[in-house]
Amino acid sequence: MRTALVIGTGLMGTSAALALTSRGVEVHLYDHDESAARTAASLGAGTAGLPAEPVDLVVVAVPPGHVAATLADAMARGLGSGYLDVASVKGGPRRDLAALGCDLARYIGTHPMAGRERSGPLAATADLFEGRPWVLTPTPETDTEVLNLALELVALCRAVPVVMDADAHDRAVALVSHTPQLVSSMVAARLEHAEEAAVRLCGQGIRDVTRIAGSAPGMWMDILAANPGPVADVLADLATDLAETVAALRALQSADDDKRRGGAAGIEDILRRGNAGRAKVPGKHGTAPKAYETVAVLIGDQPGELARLFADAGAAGVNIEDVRIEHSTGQQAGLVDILVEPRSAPVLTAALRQRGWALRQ
Ligand SMILES: NC(=O)c1ccc[n+]([C@@H]2O[C@H](COP(=O)([O-])OP(=O)(O)OC[C@H]3O[C@@H](n4cnc5c(N)ncnc54)[C@H](O)[C@@H]3O)[C@@H](O)[C@H]2O)c1
Ligand SMILES: O=C(O)C(=O)C[C@]1(C(=O)O)C=C[C@@H](O)C=C1
Repeated sequence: MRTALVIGTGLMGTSAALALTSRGVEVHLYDHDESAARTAASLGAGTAGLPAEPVDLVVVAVPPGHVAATLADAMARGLGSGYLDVASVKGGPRRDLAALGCDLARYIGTHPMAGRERSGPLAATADLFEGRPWVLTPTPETDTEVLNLALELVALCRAVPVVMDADAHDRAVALVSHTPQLVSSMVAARLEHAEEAAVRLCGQGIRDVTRIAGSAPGMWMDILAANPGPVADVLADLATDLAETVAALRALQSADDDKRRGGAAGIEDILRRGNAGRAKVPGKHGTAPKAYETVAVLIGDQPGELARLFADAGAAGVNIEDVRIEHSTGQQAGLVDILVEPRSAPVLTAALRQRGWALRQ
């Protein structure tokens, strides 16, 4: 691929454009909000404005509800040789495009499973897609050249291609992305009118569960409106679990021993099923889930502390697999959980102790 046009230069479009530009592709940037395209260009993502000649690949990164019309317009103007979108829902946009009478051979629906709770070009990063699954939904109609262009885009962004049927994709993301967003929002919504004394106790657990509750409502309204059925199906199953859990907790309050035993069994069942489901979540770079060990280090809240800690881990020859940071409320300190391979944990613990770090058991 020599040239590309990115339409919609927000988080996704600008991140893809940054990756393509850094690998030598000439990228043009268009957004109906001119300032978004100019901002993306100023970040080094490409040149603002439509190309004078048709490009190899047009990447449409606008909200799901605008995808079909944007693609149809780009195709009618002959802006490129192949066309794809990156929207979080795949069945609807494809059907809308067909209804608009577009040439489906030149189009492939795609969805990078990477993102964050922030929008706009300023949140973009060139490495957003690295090691992440990127779903491609070719059909027998898809031109091989277009599929190859999509595969090249995925490779240039260093993501991992996954081929799926569009409707199967929509059911899958209802389970692993769209319902979790709603549940995160619902848990966070409980805090809106909570007492300050309760909110002050927030620890890492609620931070983990509510990170994506900070996402832009506009984008998620668009995603959920494009996939309501599959999301409602998953939420209905969750509602059954919720009702059973409430009943089990009520039974735990009972004076009757049998009822209390039944309640305890119900609670234990959901906790164990949760363990089993969590163990299925893939590890980094999409590998099979792996059990790491945690070395917990207390650090001072001052410049250079994290860098010094990581340098000491590096000097001990230990590869850090993952990191979590918990800021202790009301203290100028933080707790850093360093996740390492089990065989590296004793090596790291000894090395950090020797260098004077305060470790927490
Ligand atoms: N944010 C995520 O985590 C994530 C992850 C994977 C896929 N996606 C999908 O990527 C797409 C873009 O999401 P985002 O997070 O980059 O959103 P964003 O709000 O950061 O950017 C969207 C951009 O599209 C522009 N735009 C809207 N309508 C347009 C139109 N008709 N013509 C030209 N530009 C238009 C907006 O001005 C905005 O700059 C969505 O379809 C979303 O479902 C998002
Ligand atoms: O990590 C996050 O912030 C995300 O929510 C990213 C996430 C996801 O659910 O995994 C959200 C929506 C997209 O369509 C793809 C990725």
